Amino acid sequence: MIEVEHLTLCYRDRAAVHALTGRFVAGSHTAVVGPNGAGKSTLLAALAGVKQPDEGHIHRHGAIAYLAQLSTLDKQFPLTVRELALAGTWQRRGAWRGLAKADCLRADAALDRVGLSDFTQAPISNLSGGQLQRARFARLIVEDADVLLLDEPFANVDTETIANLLAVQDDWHRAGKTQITVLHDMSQVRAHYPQTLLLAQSALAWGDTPEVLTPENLQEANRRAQHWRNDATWCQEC
Ligand SMILES: Nc1ncnc2c1ncn2[C@@H]1O[C@H](COP(=O)(O)OP(=O)(O)OP(=O)(O)O)[C@@H](O)[C@H]1O
Repeated sequence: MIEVEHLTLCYRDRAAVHALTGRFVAGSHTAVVGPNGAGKSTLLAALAGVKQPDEGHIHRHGAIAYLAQLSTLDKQFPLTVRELALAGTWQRRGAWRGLAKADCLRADAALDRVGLSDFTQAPISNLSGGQLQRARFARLIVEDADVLLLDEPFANVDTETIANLLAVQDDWHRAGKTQITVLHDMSQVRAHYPQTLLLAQSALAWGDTPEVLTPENLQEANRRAQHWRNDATWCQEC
């Protein structure tokens, strides 16, 4: 569970997120949506502890795993696919303690779940964008955290991979994990995410997805976006 209380996050003198209050309850599966520049990535970075609040508080319960945007990963880093998946064990055993056989078995099972069994020894530089995202999800499966924060996990990823990774998210949901996922595709959100936070610097609506993604709320988000970006267009439904 994660609770935010009057959370404000700034870059220099400008608030990216302003006075956000609410709760991601244990086991919830929430999409965070909003116009470009609405503060979605900034919020996730703060929930992960990477960015500190300028005002307000974040209360975290349980272990947290964070998947930043794919573009932040350096593919040239000398790692094999299995080593990337094994990075999910670091939290538990520390980076410098030896690997147990059980760790390797867990990593291989996770790579199998995301369809990468044939690539365990390959360097990550050999992977396509979709394969790399599958490997990063394998790392999350191995990490087995209580709360998962995912920033645009399906951006620039092929449709087969998206279907595979959505199924992994469904597994996590059934297992009772709390998931908070930044997304742009409203049809994906409606089909797979029971809860939605519609963010436009502050929360415009937060709750069950059908009640949040109404035409009125989406139009209001677009209207607010005009204040910070005159050319903001983010939702094809408006
Ligand atoms: N490192 C930074 N330094 C200064 N300003 C930043 C920085 N990162 C983000 N911002 C600004 O903060 C605001 C929120 O950005 P953020 O990336 O959180 O929005 P977003 O909703 O994730 O957008 P998008 O959908 O385009 O990814 C924007 O105005 C952005 O320009």
